[in-house]
Amino acid sequence: MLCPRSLILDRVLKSAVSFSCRKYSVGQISQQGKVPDMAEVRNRLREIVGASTNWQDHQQVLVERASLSQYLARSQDQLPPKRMKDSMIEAHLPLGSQPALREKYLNSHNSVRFGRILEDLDCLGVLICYSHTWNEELKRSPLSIVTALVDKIDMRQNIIYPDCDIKFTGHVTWVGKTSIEATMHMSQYQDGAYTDVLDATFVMVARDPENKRAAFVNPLKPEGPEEEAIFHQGEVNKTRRVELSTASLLKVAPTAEERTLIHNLFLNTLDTRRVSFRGRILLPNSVWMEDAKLKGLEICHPEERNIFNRIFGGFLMRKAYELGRANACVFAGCRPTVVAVDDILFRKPVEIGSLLLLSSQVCYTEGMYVQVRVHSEVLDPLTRQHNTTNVFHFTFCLEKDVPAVIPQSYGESMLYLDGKRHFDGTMRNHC
Ligand SMILES: CCCCCC(=O)SCCNC(=O)CCNC(=O)[C@H](O)C(C)(C)COP(=O)(O)OP(=O)(O)OC[C@H]1O[C@@H](n2cnc3c(N)ncnc32)[C@H](O)[C@@H]1OP(=O)(O)O
Repeated sequence: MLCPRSLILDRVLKSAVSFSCRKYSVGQISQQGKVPDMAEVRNRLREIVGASTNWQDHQQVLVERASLSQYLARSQDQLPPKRMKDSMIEAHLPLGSQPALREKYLNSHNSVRFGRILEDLDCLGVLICYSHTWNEELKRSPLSIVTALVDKIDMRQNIIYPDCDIKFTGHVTWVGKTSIEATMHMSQYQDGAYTDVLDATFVMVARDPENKRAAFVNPLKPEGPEEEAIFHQGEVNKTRRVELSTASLLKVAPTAEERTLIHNLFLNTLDTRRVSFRGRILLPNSVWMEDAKLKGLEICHPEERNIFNRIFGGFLMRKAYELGRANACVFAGCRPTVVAVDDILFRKPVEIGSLLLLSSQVCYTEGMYVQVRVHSEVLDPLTRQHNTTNVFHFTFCLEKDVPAVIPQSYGESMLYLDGKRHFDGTMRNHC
C-alpha cells in the first residue's frame, strides 16, 4: 500500500512523466524529445563534469576542473531559485526490449540483481541534482555532487522481472544550502502497464570542483500545495535524520524499555546450573550474533571510479548489498528478498587503490524478517589504520520464520537495539 507521501509524489511524478514527454529537455540535461537510457545517464554525467575516460588522464582533468572554482556562487542568494519541474527526469532501463542488457542485471534466481538497481538509482539521483543546479551559461558544472546518504528505499513489489522494461522517474524534493534531497520512483512494464516497484530518497551534497569544501546550490521554489507538501516532507526528513543521529546508541544510553529487553535476553540465556554471570546457554532456534557474520574484501581498482575519481557510491552499495543478502541467506538457509534499505551513510570518500573491508552482521530478526548491518572500512596497509567509510542497513524477508539472533557482549547488544530500531522504522513505513 502506498503511504500518503508516496501518493502525492506519485501524482507529481506522473505529471512529471507527461511533462518530460511534452518537452523532454531538463536544463539541457537530456537530448530534446528522447528519453535517455541508463548508459546515456552515465555519459551525460561524465560530460557535465568533464570526467576523464582514461585513468591516465585523471590528474590533468583534476587541474582543469580546479579552474571552475571561479564559477561557484559566494552565497545561495546569488543563485536563481529552481522549480521541481526543472529537475524532473525520466530514464529507461530497457531490459525487455534490449535482451543484450539482461546478462548484467540477471541473478541466478532469474530475477534482477538489486545491487545493479542501487547503482542506477545513484547515477540518476546525481543527474537529478545536476539538472537542478544546471547553469545554461556554463559548459561544465563547477559542482562536484556526491552521495551523502540514502535516506530510504521502500519496496512496493518484491519481484523485479529480468525481461521487462524498467522506468525511473524522479526530481528534487528538498534543498538546503549545500545539500539536495532527490526522490525517485521505479516501475516495471507488465501486462500492458507500468507497476510500482520502489520509492527511493537520496541526499546529495554539492562540493567545490576539487571536492574539498561544501558549495551552494540553487534554492527550490515549490509551486502549489502538492509541491509545498513534498517540500515540507523534505524538512521533516531532515529533522528526523538529525533526531536519529542525536539519539544514536553510539552517543547516548538505550531507553529504559530497550535496557529491559536486553536484560531479559541476558537472563533467558543464563545457565541456571551455574551461579555465574558468564555461563550462557543458547536457547533452541537461536544463534549467537558472533555466528551471524559474513565478511569480504574489495580492492578498489580504477574501473570502479566515479566521475570524481573516487570509488562510485553505487558500487559500494552493490557490494554491501550483495554481502548482506548472502549473509541473510546463509543465516536463514533460504532465499531472502529485500524489503527496505535505509540510512546508508557515506561518511568518507573511498580512494582508488584502497583495501575495503566489508563486514556484515545479522543484528535483529523477527518472524520471517532479518535486519542486516554492513560496515565498511578502508584499511591502510602501511599504517594498518582502519577508517569507517560507510554503514548500510538492509531489511530482508525470508520464505519461513528465522532463528532469533542473540547478543552476548554489550557492543553486540547495542547492534541488536540499533537493528531493532531500523526494523521498527521500516515496518512503520510499510503499514
Ligand atoms: C556516477 C555519478 C555518481 C557519483 C556519486 C558518487 O559516487 S559519490 C561517492 C560516494 N559518496 C561519497 O564518497 C561521499 C563521502 N562523504 C563525504 O565526502 C562527506 O561525508 C560529505 C561531503 C557527504 C559531507 O561532509 P561534511 O559533513 O563535512 O559536510 P558539511 O558539514 O560541510 O555539510 C555539507 C552539507 O551536507 C549535509 N550533510 C552532511 N552529512 C549529512 C547526512 N549524513 N545526511 C544529510 N545531510 C548531510 C549538511 O547538512 C550540509 O547541508 P546544508 O548546507 O544544506 O545544511
